[in-house]
Amino acid sequence: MGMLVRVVQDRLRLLQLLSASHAAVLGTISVCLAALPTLLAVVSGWLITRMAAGEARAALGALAALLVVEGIAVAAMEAFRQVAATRVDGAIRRRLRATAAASRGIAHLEDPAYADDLSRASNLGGWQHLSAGAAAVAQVVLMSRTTGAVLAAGVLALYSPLTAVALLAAALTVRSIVRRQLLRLHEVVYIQARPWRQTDYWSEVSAGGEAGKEVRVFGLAAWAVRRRTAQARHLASVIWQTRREILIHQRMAFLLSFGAVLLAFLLLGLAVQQGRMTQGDLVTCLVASFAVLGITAIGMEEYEIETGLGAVRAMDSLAARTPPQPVPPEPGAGVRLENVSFAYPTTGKILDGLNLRIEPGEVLAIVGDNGAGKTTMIKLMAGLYEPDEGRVISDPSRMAVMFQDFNRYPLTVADNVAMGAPERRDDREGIERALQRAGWNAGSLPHGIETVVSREVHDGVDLSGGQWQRLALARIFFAVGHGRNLIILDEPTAHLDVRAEADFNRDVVSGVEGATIVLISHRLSTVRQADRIVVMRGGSILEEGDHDALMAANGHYARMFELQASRFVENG
Ligand SMILES: Nc1ncnc2c1ncn2[C@@H]1O[C@H](COP(=O)(O)OP(=O)(O)OP(=O)(O)O)[C@@H](O)[C@H]1O
Repeated sequence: MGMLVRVVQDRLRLLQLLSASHAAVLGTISVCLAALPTLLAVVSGWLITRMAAGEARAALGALAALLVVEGIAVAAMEAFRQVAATRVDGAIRRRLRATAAASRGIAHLEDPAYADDLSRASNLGGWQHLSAGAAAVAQVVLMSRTTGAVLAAGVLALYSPLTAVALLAAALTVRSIVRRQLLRLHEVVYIQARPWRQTDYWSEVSAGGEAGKEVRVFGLAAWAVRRRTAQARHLASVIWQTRREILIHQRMAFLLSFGAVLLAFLLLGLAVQQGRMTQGDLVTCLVASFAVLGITAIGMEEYEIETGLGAVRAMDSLAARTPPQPVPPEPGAGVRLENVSFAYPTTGKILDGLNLRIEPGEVLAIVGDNGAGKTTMIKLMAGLYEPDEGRVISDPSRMAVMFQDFNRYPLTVADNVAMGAPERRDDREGIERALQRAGWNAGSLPHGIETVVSREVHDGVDLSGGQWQRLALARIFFAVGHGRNLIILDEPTAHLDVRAEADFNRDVVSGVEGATIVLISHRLSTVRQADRIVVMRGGSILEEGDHDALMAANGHYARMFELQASRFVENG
């Protein structure tokens, strides 16, 4: 009983995905298509009777009209089901994007189960057929076909109840066999979401531009293609094996419908022979019989429904999982981390009982070995993750953060800068000023700051690592120019040449008035002028103080500094 309720709820849910106007159009065509087989059966019988009487013109006209209407209705349904399905899928895609972007945090985006659901829900109409739109339309078609078959069986029953019952029972049994097999196929396809994503990755590596350089240098291309092909073959072979088994099972379905048709012919032929049925009635019954058997083709619609429901369920699960919004931070250009501990789902503690207070207007540098947790800490400050213990007090809406892997937008230089305050894109002067401050020289570019910085665009150019970094810095300056006053920079000078690094120290570390600056760098020359330097190790703070104090303390920082300085001395 509970199962039936669930099925009905699911099916209603699908119908609700359709817009009211599309549902009305589909409904109208469906009613036509449901009534037509029965009308055709009745009119065909009438035609035979009238032909025997020598006056068949009206019946012939009626039959021709019905055939024309049927042709139009079938064509309309074919065209319209595409339109309606695409509209539903488009709306779902929009909702998915909104759901994924709804939270400030990013923890959910890194969860493989979330990615599985996302690929199931957004594989709309892809080759795996997880299309909620197609499922919604299939539900309407299913109702139409079922009604058509029941009506036809009703007409048949008026003449030969036994034939009607036998055919309906056979048709329903065949349908359920086909459906069961197709649902097995769906299960196989559904659990393959994650392995197919990995296959996509190897496609991208072997054909994509980003990974292309390394792939060629190490001669990986052929290897990546082989790996992708092997994985795809393996996955597809499971699907083909299931398809083969389905075909074998469908032999039974074929035999059953064949037997049912034979029985119907026998019963109807007997009735004619015994004079219980006219030739006209016989034709009506035969046409109605085929209409009843038409229900066997419904298995395909059930498959579309079930696969599409997979997409809807994945979408519901995404909506239900919408991650908790990070606790709203307290305002102010300072930051406080109080006893903060944090672990990624797959790691041990990355931050361990961390306490740090950054005062408004302070320039704070964070240094430490690789993997010490520096980037993780600023991600928490920016509200991208929530701490497992303790609390982070900061105001992400005041922040301008430059991550190590900052975004490289395939847009113009100007637009790349404007992303720091996209609502102020029209501030051309501000953009120029920010670029100037970042030491950017667009003179050599074909269209100046209107040059698109992407190799994939005609007339576009790519930039050097240092030029990209300056562009990202200009974005930060533009954001600061429009009111953000908590600047967080993760390795901002990694790609800069010596002169640019010196400019950076002058313009950013000492030169941004009234802003709080948090600076992560392995280049100790970059952090030297900071008001305070925090040395991190193993997720907590090992030392802190200004450069002179840390040197005097002769601890980890002093050793790191001397190591770097001695390299410069040795290199002359
Ligand atoms: N999204 C993630 N999921 C799981 N583990 C992660 C994730 N990001 C970072 N880590 C792990 O957290 C640890 C700290 O990384 P983090 O990037 O914070 O270090 P870092 O101090 O900035 O290092 P570096 O100086 O190399 O940039 C590393 O061991 C890393 O493997």
